[in-house]
Formats: sequence, structure tokens, C-alpha cells
Amino acid sequence: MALAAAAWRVGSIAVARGASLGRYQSPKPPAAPAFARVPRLADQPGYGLRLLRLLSTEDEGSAPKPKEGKGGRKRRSRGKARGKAGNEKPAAKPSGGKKSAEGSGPTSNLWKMISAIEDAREAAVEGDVVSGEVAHEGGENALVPTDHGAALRQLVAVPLRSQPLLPGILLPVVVKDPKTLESIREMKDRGQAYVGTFFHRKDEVDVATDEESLSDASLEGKEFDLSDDLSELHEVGSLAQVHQVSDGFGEGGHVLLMAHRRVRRVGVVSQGPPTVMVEHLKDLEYDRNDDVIRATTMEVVQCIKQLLLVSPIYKEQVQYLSRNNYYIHDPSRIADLGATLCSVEGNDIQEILEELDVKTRLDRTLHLLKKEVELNKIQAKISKQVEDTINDKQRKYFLMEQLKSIKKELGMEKDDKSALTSKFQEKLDSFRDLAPEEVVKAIEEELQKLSDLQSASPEFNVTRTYLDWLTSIPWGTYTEDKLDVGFAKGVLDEDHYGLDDVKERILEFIAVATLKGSAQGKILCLVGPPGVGKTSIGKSIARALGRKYYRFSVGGLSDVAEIKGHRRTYIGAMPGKLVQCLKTSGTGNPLVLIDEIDKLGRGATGDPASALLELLDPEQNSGFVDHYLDVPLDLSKVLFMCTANVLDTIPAPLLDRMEVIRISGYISLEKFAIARRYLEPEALEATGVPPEKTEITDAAMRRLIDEYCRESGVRNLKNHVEKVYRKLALELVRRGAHEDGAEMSDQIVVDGDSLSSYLGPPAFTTERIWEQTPVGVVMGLAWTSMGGSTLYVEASVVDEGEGKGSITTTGSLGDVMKESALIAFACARDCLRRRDPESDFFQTSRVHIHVPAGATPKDGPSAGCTMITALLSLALGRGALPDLAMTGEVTLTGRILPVGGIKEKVIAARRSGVKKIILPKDNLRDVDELAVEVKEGLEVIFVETIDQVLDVAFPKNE
Ligand SMILES: Nc1ncnc2c1ncn2[C@@H]1O[C@H](COP(=O)(O)OP(=O)(O)OP(=O)(O)O)[C@@H](O)[C@H]1O
Repeated sequence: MALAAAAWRVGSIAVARGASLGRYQSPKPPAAPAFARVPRLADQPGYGLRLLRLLSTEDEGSAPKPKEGKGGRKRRSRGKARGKAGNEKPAAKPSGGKKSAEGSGPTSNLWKMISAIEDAREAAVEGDVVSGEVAHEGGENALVPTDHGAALRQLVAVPLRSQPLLPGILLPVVVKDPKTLESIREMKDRGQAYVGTFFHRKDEVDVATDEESLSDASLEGKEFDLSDDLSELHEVGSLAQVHQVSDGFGEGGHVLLMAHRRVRRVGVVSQGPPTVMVEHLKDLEYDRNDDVIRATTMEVVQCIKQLLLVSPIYKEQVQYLSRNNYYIHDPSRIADLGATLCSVEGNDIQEILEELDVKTRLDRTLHLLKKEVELNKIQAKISKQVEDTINDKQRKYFLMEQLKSIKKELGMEKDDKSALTSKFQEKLDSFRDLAPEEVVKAIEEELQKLSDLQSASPEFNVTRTYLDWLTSIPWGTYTEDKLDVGFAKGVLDEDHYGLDDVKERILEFIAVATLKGSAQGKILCLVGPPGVGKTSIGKSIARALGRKYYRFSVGGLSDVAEIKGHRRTYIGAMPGKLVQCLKTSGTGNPLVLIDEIDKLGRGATGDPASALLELLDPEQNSGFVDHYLDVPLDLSKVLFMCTANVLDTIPAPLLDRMEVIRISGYISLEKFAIARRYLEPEALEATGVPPEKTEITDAAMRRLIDEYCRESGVRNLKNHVEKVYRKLALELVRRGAHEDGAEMSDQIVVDGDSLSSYLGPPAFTTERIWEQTPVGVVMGLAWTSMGGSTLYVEASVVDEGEGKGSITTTGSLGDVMKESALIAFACARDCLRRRDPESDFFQTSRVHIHVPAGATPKDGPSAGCTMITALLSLALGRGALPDLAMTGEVTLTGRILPVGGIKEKVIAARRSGVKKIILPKDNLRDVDELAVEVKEGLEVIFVETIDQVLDVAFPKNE
């Protein structure tokens, strides 16, 4: 039926074209025109059948059977065709059941259709003109004979923007014009659908103004007003079969087109949908067996192969089309296929499309292909270069990723984000009830932040480190204090000899804590010369109390951040020492020893002393805020202890908050005890010397203390004892004592005489320069940060004569000491007047006072009474009492004022073998506090005036 209608339409169009090329009206079809009138169809056996099969697979039953005969010739005349149109009978169903069965297969069976078309094309090439084809209702796909004999066909025109469609090529096209799309759909519904595709003349498209035109693909099949500008489309296009129609996104639809042959547009039929009249074009005659053509074809095929190796885009299409040798032997098609594979301008392809001479077409295609192959080679080279550069990085990246996953598999992966988060979450859960609310909130916020961050971002690591710190603080975890006075005493005595003041204070602390039930932190400051055990007693105290011990030295510290931490905004920011201390000790109440607090530096960017103040002040430290941690820390339960050598340099506000405990140097006796009880066992252990095989006699030990280690502390003594034992170890090894079964009959004994063979000559024989001080020389007592020492004041007359009475001083004396020399000179004159009114010694003598050793700077007023005694000795011509030492400040009128460092001075005096010392009366209390051993064998005379001093120094009965 459809075929009958189509045939009728052919006639109608012929009429319409005769009058005008206006819009085609579709009247009710009368009787179908006779298909049998196509004359050449009869000359091409099977052609009509195949074509019918191709064009009317859907409605084969009603397809007219082509009648071979004269009808075709008549249709070549338009007038005749018109005249006959109304009387045509529907064409009969084509004969040949087998072929029909093939033809009625599914439309997707492209291969069959394509081969049918191919056959038809070949047939058309062989014959002269295909005329009198099927016309479908609606005016599309109609072939009409032209005046000059070529077959005309009416097709819906689909403009192409990206590139022309060459025969044999499949191309998906977007059709936006709803009428065109509708028309294509209708045709497809009825059976086979064909359209004419025409490439848009590119250079005439105004790409800049039309947004849609920016993408060629978006313009495919765009609504196109043919009547407005037909010249925008190339005249030569292709007849394409519609394979598939599907809905596109938004407006329009996708149409899969397969081009079959070249056509030329010869006229316009209608505008909605744009329908044009086309004539078929065929290749010019050529000899397929021509060597040049065959060689060129083979070269083209070779190029295509090369191209497919590097660019697999068209591989599928080529595979599809070359199946069953479809193209293999057709130079024309191979040329078309080759050209399509090239990424050239649409106009170049259009040239190929318009080229009907197969030889020239092959040449052109080969040219394009060669260029394409070269281009691809360059592209591959560039791509390889780029790949090489990034390959190394990629390799590393992949290896790292592999390593990560291996680690994860083995359970070694710690950095995985979720593992991290759950680790922190676990930690948080363990102290959630104990930590302050603020802390829990801060941790939860940070955890949330962590889970939102990319693990590669720098912020992730900052947050992670912060969480690490936050969760490693022992929130609410405290050790229980051992509040047992007896135990504590045992521990303290076990570790240290003497140091009774400190030990007593600690026992008091424990007693108070026992009664109160809580041990509130109190800052103890141990002040004393080096090596007296300030640091080591701190450790013992922690042991006695059952607290963790943490020590940090602030000597030379000038950066506040060391104490309070850096702000988190800085790269590499760290919390302060206290946070580190809590983390390390794992408890909230350790004993923290701040060493060398007197040597605290002064920072340019802040004052560390003020930061320490905040830390140590019991009023403030319950809410101490570290800059890094940014949450309050309760340090009120921490027991702080500080050590210092002198008090003067400790900032006053800091000192004010401390409880100072002075540790003076040790006397020889104490040193002896320390050496025997503590230092020797330590040295034996350190050197591995068997105790039974060696001995240091008491005499040797005393000599060691008095002649080698005279300083207040015992650090040097410890080193010397160790040195002796190292030498003993060497001797033992030399004697072979270490060998198995070795019998050593004799013990190695170090006595007073042999000591120097181990340690070399003594550093000091004695501090005493004279056994009996000569006239003008008196022994004084001094105190330094190293402990006490004896010092001599020497006076001599350098010039005499009327009015020459004056004084000069030497010996690195400070201002105060120089002033005190002047005072001494004036005071001495007074004293002399009282004792020997006749004498004009001080009026006529230029006196020189020197205090050895000259290289040691000295200062202070405490040598006042010593200077006066020395001057008087000179003036009176009498030596002072032997074995006498003195200390005391003197006023101009001869009053004696108290001085500091009494214990050290007393110790120094005893060390020097002094029998009698003169001290200011106001220092009586200090002397009373001294242990009996310290004062043992020493006569202390307390004085208030200089005359009392002189009375002692120059006894009357002598
Ligand atoms: N009374 C003592 N009993 C036993 N050993 C002691 C005593 N005093 C000090 N020591 C030992 O002397 C050595 C030095 O002591 P420590 O380092 O504590 O001195 P220090 O006062 O802190 O010195 P510095 O001011 O130089 O820091 C330690 O090995 C310590 O054991």
C-alpha cells in the first residue's frame, strides 16, 4: 500500500515541479502509479528487488511488484509521468520469497542493508541512470526523472556543521528542528528512512554571535531556513540512511546516519521540514585493475592501519565496515574511509566528497592521511615526553599508595584518617569524665575538623598534632602521695648525707599534707654553691613522696615560648615545657625541678621571669594557659622546686613566692662522710672494681679532700674518687686480677703518700700563705658563689714623710671594697690615736693595701675589720695573733656590722686550720644554727666594736 502511495506521489511531484517548486500538498492518493514503468530496473537483474527490500522492509506485503517493461521509459518524461500518475496501479509485491525473507530482517542488520545498497550502487554505476524510484507519502525519498535523464530524489535535508558525511560512514547527528525530526521519525516508523546530508559552508557561519554555534555538534541539524539562504549549504552532499532515532537531551533528538552515496542538490521542495530535490552522483569510470590505482589504494590502506595503531577512535567503525570485505576491494570507498579518519577541516573532506574521479580522490586522501600520520607521530612523541616527566612521580605515588595498603593489611597503618580519629576518640573517652568541659569541647571540635579535612592538606597535620598533644595530657590523673614521714626520712637519708634543713622541710611538708589530707604545691628554692646536691635532692624528694620527677633547666632561657608555648599559627609550633612535663610524667601532680633559676635570661620578645611567675604563683597556676594548648591547665597540684647558686639575680617577685632553703658548702668532715658513704660505692659500681681488692685509707681520703677538692660542693670530689678508682681498675687489670682463678694476695691500698701517684701533685697545698702572719698581714674570710674562703689583707708602707699620709689599694677591688679601705684608713688612725697617741704613722706614711689573689675580683664591705687590723699591725709594728681570721663590716666610728655567708666562712676558716675567728655580734644567731661538727675546735669571738677586734688581734699581755 505504501509503495502504491509512493508511486502516486512521484506523479504528483512531477506535476508540482512542473508548475512551481512550492510546498507539496498531499492529496488523498489515487490509484498507485505503476512501478513497473522504471525501464532500467528490468535491465539490472535483482536490483529492484534489493532496493525494494532495502526501502520497504516494514511493509513488504503491500509493496508493489515491479513490472518490467515500458513504464519506466514513460516516467523519464515529466509530463508523461504527470499524465499517468493518476492511473497508476499499486505495484505488486516483489517476487522471490528467499530474498524477501532476507529483506524482512531487522533494520539493525546493517550489513545486509549496506550490501543491498552497495549492489544497487554498483548497478547504477554500471547502468546509465536510476530512474523511477519509490516515493513515500509526505514527499520524502522520492525519485523523479529529470529532464536530462538523471534520477531525482526528494529528501529531507539535514545540515552538517562539523564535517561532511562521506559514503560508507556512520555518524550520529543531533537534529534540533522538530519538524525534521518528526518527519524522520515518521519515515522510520514506516520502514527505511533516508535523508540528504549537506555540509555547511563553514567560512560563512557567524560563529562569534551565535552562542550555540560555539559547538559544531550542537548545530548539527539545527533548524535551517532553506528559503532564506540555500547557498549556506554545499550543493554536494550524501544520501544517508537513518539507522536509529532516539530522543536527545532537551530539545531535538539523535539520529544515527549511514551515508551511502553522493548526491547533488538541484532544488528545494519545501521548508517544513526542509526538503530538497537531489540527483545521484556516481564516480567517473575507472579501471580497478590499474596498477597506480591499486598501489595508491594499498598505500591508503597502509596509512589507515598506521593511524588505527595510534588513534583507536575509528577502529570500531573501520572494523564494522571492513567486515566481510566490504571495502577491501573498493578504491572509492577506501578513499572515503581514509579521508574520514583524518582530523582535517570539513572543507577538505567536502573536496573529497565532491571529487568524482576515484584516482584523484585516492591521491587527495593519501595526502591527507600522510599528514595525519605525521601529526600523530609528533603527538605521540610529545605525549611520551610529557609521560616520561610525570611517570617518575606517578610511580612513586603508586608505590606509596601500595605501601599504605600493605601497611593497612598488616595492621601497621597508623596514619589512616579513620584510624586516627578513632584513636583520638578512644583517648577522649578514657578521660571524658575527668577532664574539664572546655577541654572535652575543644577536642570534639578538633575531631570534627579533622574528619572534614583532606589527609594531604597541611591543616590536617596541624590539627592532628594539636589533638596528639591535647589527648596526651593526663587529664585528671594523679599519683597518690606517699604521706609517710618515716619512709620519706629513710629515702632522703639513703640518698644524701646532711642537708638537714632540706630534709626537715620536706618532712614538714609531708606532715602538713598528712594532717590536711592534701598536699598543696609549695615552691621550694634551694640555694647554694655548685655540687652540694641541690638537683639530686630534688630527685630524692620525688622518690620520698612517691611522685614523678621532671627537671628542666632555665639557665640562659630567653624565649617565653619555652615556658608558655608557641601560638598554633606558627609553623612547627610546640607547647611549653610544662605541657611537655605533664605529657612525659603522665600525671597531673609531678615534682617539677626548675634548675638554675638565677640564670634566667632576658628575652627580646618577652620576659621569661614573668611567664615563670604565672607558672609558679599558686594563685594563678590552677588555670595556666599554654599558648599552644589554648585550654586551661591545672598546675596547682604540681610540687615546684627551684635551684639557684645565688639569690641576688632571682627576680624579686619570683623570689617573693618561694620558700628559700640555703644549702651551704660541706666541711671536710661532711665531705669525708659523703665520700665514704655515697661517692665511693658509686665509683666502685661505675668502675667495676671489686671492693675487697682495693682500699683508700682515711688519710688518703682526707688528703684528697683537703688538698685536691677544697670547694664547697662534692662534685669535684666525686670526680676525683672516680679517677682514683679508674686508676685502680687499670692496675688490677694489669696485674691480671680479672682472669679466672687468679689469686691476688695483696690488696691495692691507696694511702696518703701514694695518693699523688694516682692524682698527680695536689691542686692546693693550703690556702694559707703564711703559718705565722707577718706584720701588716691579717687573714680575712670571704664568701663567693663557690663557697667560703680565706683571704689575706696585706698592708705595707711605700713612702714616708711629713704630710704623705695616704692609702692606695690593689687586688681587683670593687667600689664598695675600695670605700671600705678608705674607711679603714680613717678608722685605723682613730684607733692608733687611742692606743699610741704619740704616733704620727698615718700622717707620715703612704700605705698600700693589697688583697691577693690579684686576678680574682673582690667586693663587699665585710673585709673592713680585717683591713683596720692589718693597718694597725703595720702602725704598731706587731703581727696579729696566729691562726686568727675575721670578718665584719666597720662603720667610720668603729662599729661592727653583721655580714652574710657565715657558714661558708666558718667552713673556710676551719679548712685553713684557723683556731679563732672574730665575727660580728649580730651574726651570733647564724653561728648558733650551725651544726656542732662545723664549729668543732673553733673559737668564735663575737664583737661589736673595732677596739674589741684589735684587743683580740693584739693581746695586751704579749
Ligand atoms: N649530701 C650529699 N650526699 C650525697 N651525695 C651528694 C650530696 N651532695 C651532693 N651529692 C652528690 O654530688 C653530685 C652533685 O650534686 P648536684 O648535681 O645535685 O649539685 P647541685 O647543687 O645541683 O650543683 P649545681 O648548682 O652545679 O647544679 C651528685 O652526684 C650528688 O649525688
